[in-house]
Amino acid sequence: MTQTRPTPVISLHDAAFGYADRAVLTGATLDVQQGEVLALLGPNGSGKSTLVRGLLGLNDHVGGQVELFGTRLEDFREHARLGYVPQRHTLSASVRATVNEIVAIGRLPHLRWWGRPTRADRAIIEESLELVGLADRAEADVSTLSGGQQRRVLIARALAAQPDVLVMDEPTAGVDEANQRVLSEVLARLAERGTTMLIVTHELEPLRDIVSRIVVVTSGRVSFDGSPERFAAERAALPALDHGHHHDDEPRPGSHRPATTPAAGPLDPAGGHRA
Ligand SMILES: Nc1ncnc2c1ncn2[C@@H]1O[C@H](COP(=O)(O)OP(=O)(O)OP(=O)(O)O)[C@@H](O)[C@H]1O
Repeated sequence: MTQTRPTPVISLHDAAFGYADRAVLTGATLDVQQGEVLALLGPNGSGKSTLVRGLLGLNDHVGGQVELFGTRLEDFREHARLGYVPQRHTLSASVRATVNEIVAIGRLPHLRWWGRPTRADRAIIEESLELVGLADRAEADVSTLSGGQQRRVLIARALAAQPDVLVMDEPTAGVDEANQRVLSEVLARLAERGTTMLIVTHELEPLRDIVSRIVVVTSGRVSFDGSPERFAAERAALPALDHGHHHDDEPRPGSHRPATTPAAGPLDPAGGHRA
């Protein structure tokens, strides 16, 4: 049966990403359609960040084909269509800026050269803050916010650019449980609005109601790509998700690492995904 599918938002065919001439992630083939919410799982150092950062042009595309919105990555210029919330990033205490000012930065790609936000720009900034539940903190100095709240400011900053895809690297890592819950709600709201999301995460549990597809990267290869239900059913047969090498700033295997248990909590196929 032939079926016309819309142009994928992201299309990889045997793609490789890395640093200079060193390929870290290889042989990746996957299409992401508009509205999909992908969780990218895998052990530390397996290449998840390299994959998403490669899509954003932040490291090198070293092989295969990559297209964004039907345009070859090398020819792609509409960078504002991909919003990015980087990994382990909070706003530096040395920056004196209000929440509003930080979120307004996200609007820059859309401003004219003289750079004054219009009423419409200001409305978008306000709406972005509302979406992350920080409208009442718009005038607060960002350095007075908690790490989890700062993460939400960064999500709002990405949203202010009105991207077609939101790429987030470990949005819920290292924040306390209450903030994690709020972040999950924010992401659920975005999913409801049909925002396409690529979420690198070790924590599937907070995202279980919004993720529509799971991609596992192991040792630089895509080792699983399927629905959360299939992931739950096949998980036992998949390569271990928690035995990668660790970055220097992370606890060694075997040490207590509560906030980043890989893919914590199996998704029970009968147990209420999208309950
Ligand atoms: N800037 C860089 N230059 C060279 N190599 C890098 C760079 N950043 C990451 N790497 C290497 O690429 C490999 C994959 O790292 P990557 O950050 O993509 O893994 P990850 O799956 O996102 O891990 P984590 O879950 O720990 O964030 C690692 O071997 C890492 O050392």
